[in-house]
Amino acid sequence: MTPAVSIHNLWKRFGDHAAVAGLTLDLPAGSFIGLVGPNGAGKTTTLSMVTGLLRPDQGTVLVHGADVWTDPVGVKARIGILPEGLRMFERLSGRELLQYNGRLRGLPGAEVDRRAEELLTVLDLSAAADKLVADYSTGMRKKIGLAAALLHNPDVLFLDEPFEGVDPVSAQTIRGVLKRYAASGSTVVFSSHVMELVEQLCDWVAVINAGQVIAQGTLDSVRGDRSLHTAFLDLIGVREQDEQSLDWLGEAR
Ligand SMILES: Nc1ncnc2c1ncn2[C@@H]1O[C@H](COP(=O)(O)OP(=O)(O)OP(=O)(O)O)[C@@H](O)[C@H]1O
Repeated sequence: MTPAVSIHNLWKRFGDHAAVAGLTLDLPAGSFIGLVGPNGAGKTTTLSMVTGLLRPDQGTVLVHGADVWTDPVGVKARIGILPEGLRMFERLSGRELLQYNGRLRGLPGAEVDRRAEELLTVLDLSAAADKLVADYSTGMRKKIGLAAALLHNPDVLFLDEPFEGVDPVSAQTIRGVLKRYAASGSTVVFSSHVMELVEQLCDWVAVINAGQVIAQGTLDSVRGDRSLHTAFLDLIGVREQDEQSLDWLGEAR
């Protein structure tokens, strides 16, 4: 079976530092995939290169067999992205943003309107549909970003920290939409620090550390008989804190 995403020997250096250092990974199609790793592991840099937002120094990325850098238009038609930082057209309303995205994707106007209204309803954004995106809260921004990423019904959806700064109610809504999307046989790839969430949602996991993959496979094969949280700490090798350090903290002033 062709993997949904095939990453081979990917490299990105910033000055002397290799943020991504020969990363190789095949992501199975039709899976709900979690990318986990400590701060600075290279998850965002990897996702940026995989989605065509950042040019790699070296390596190849194929999405359903098409090369991200030699066939960018073909690949971008098949993927949806919710990037970190969420740069959006702030002076458009949520509804206008979806309409604009849909037209850019080449969808007929009536179809864009139909899909946009459905997404606004399901993501609980109907009441805010005519408000400017600039005035949206963090959770609302994630939800409108997700709607924009799903509008053209992509084969693979990439999400960088989709639940960061999102309240439990919005998180539940986002989870429901992602589960429904994944149940249709599409592929979801998302990065997160929240192991419990990855355990709940994902059937396949890759652990990234220092720009490389240190574990990958089904959720059960990566965590074994431990929780994913414990497996993650074991894999990363958490450093014990020096007893002497911070000895002033909490002392009588
Ligand atoms: N534009 C940049 N210029 C210089 N260094 C960068 C740049 N982008 C990322 N880095 C560095 O590359 C490394 C990987 O960063 P990246 O954001 O990919 O990690 P991450 O796994 O997404 O981290 P986090 O979980 O904290 O979001 C870090 O050391 C970071 O400082």
